[in-house]
Amino acid sequence: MSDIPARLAELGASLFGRRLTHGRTGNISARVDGGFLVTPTGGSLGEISAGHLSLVDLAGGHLAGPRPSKEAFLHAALYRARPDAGAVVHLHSTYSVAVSCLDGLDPADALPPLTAYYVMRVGRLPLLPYHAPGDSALGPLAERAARTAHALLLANHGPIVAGPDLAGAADIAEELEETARLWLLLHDRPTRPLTADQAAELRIRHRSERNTT
Ligand SMILES: O=C(CO)COP(=O)(O)O
Ligand SMILES: [Zn+2]
Repeated sequence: MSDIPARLAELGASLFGRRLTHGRTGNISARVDGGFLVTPTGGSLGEISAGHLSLVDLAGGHLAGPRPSKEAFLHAALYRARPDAGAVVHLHSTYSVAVSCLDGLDPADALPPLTAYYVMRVGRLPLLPYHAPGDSALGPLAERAARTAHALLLANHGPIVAGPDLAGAADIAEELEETARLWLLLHDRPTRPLTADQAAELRIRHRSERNTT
């Protein structure tokens, strides 16, 4: 628990070092007593300082530390919607952002179930309509969508995902990024995603695996 700030800084450096976000984009948070610790606004995920994080409550109120990420209200919405979520990751990962800019996506589920790992890690991916970064009007939409999906795609912006802990949330964001990349690689070829039955079987298998570990 007490090493959460260090893990948050380590994860930011890892994601940034692998170009899963760039410049001063993206934000990460982890649930703690009284709310969550989140990266401050305007910084690089490659240079998070464990001693320089913002504490925010579940209503999105700033409690302590530097000015929080402008997306702290979105992190709060995901924690409220998902009481089991221990961490939230928002990235501007290139291929996921590319998909978020495509026309004609299904807003209920933006990517097809291409692989078993995509179904097990990401599942359904609602697409939320475009809002400017930091626009709190997105909060209620994100909170509603996050009740039934732990990964959301913000149109013309990027993914935000909730996971059991920092490593789990990163795992989901990485699986989403690789699947977005596959989807774009395959765009001009006839593609056979998993069938509804195959996807359903994986969900059952994955749920029972989680319950026994
Ligand atoms: O990705 C970002 C906005 O969507 C980065 O904003 P912050 O620096 O405020 O976290
Ligand atoms: Zn962003």
